Amino acid sequence: MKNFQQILNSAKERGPKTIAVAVAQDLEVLLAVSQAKDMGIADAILVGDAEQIAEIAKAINVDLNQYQIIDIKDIHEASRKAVSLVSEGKAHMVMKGLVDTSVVLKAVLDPEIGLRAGNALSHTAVFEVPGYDRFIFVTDAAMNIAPDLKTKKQIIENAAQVAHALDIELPKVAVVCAKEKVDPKMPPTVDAKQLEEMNQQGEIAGCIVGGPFGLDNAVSEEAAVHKGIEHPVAGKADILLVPNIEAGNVLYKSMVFFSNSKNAGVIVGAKAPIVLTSRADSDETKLNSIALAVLMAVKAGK
Ligand SMILES: CCCC(=O)OP(=O)(O)O
Repeated sequence: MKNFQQILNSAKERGPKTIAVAVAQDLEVLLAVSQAKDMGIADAILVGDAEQIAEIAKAINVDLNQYQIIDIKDIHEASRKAVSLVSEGKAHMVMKGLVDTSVVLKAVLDPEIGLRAGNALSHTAVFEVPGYDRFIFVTDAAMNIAPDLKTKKQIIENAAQVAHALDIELPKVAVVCAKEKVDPKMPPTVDAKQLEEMNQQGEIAGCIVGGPFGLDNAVSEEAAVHKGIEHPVAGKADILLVPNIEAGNVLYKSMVFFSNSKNAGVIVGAKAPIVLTSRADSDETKLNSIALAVLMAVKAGK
């Protein structure tokens, strides 16, 4: 798949799945959920402040009779309830509503009700960028603060899983740093080379990993040629692994606010996909993310 229209079409064919929305009292969230419902992509259980949900739904003409609503005003409790619905098998995926990422993730990671599967959880964002003939994946913009080498390996594997769900069989992963040469004073460049070697030795499968790359020579073949970089990933990267959450979050929000990209985001590595965008993202982004999570759930056989 190469664009969100294809993802939406495919999710329509393979859905619907049920989403448990944590803190659902948000206009963009309710718009996205109702569009997903109308398109046959997903049904939803809305967890949050029922009065506020009703007020917003009225303003945007969303018929709430189609949804189960669970009235919980406290955002921590609402997040825990949404996660429990998935672990109890009553919903297939969680969606972050009007709540801090850290609050939802705390519920997801709770050993009693949580969805942790064993490996690291990580965020993968998918961008459809005008002028590019492929999706660009960015990881991790939302969850892992300063991942070590082992966690970076798992973040790559998680992002590759998202690419596989979109029928990209052997995604090219660029480990993005501030320069394209290994420099012991810049530890992310050392990790990048190690990740490339781990991939060559078969320790990271299902993708081709290269690094270190600068962002320019990861995504632009012209820039790679200009700098004399020859590598199967150079200029052709699908997945951009960034060194830390600051780089990831700034790259994510730069693409959202400075370009005409379309995007989606999910947390991967848990027992079920978690739809996770910025609170400030549009209803279109939230709908794209629901569709992406549906494809992830289908791929995992959920
Ligand atoms: C994927 C971005 C996560 C994020 O930054 O969320 P908020 O903007 O809601 O904090």
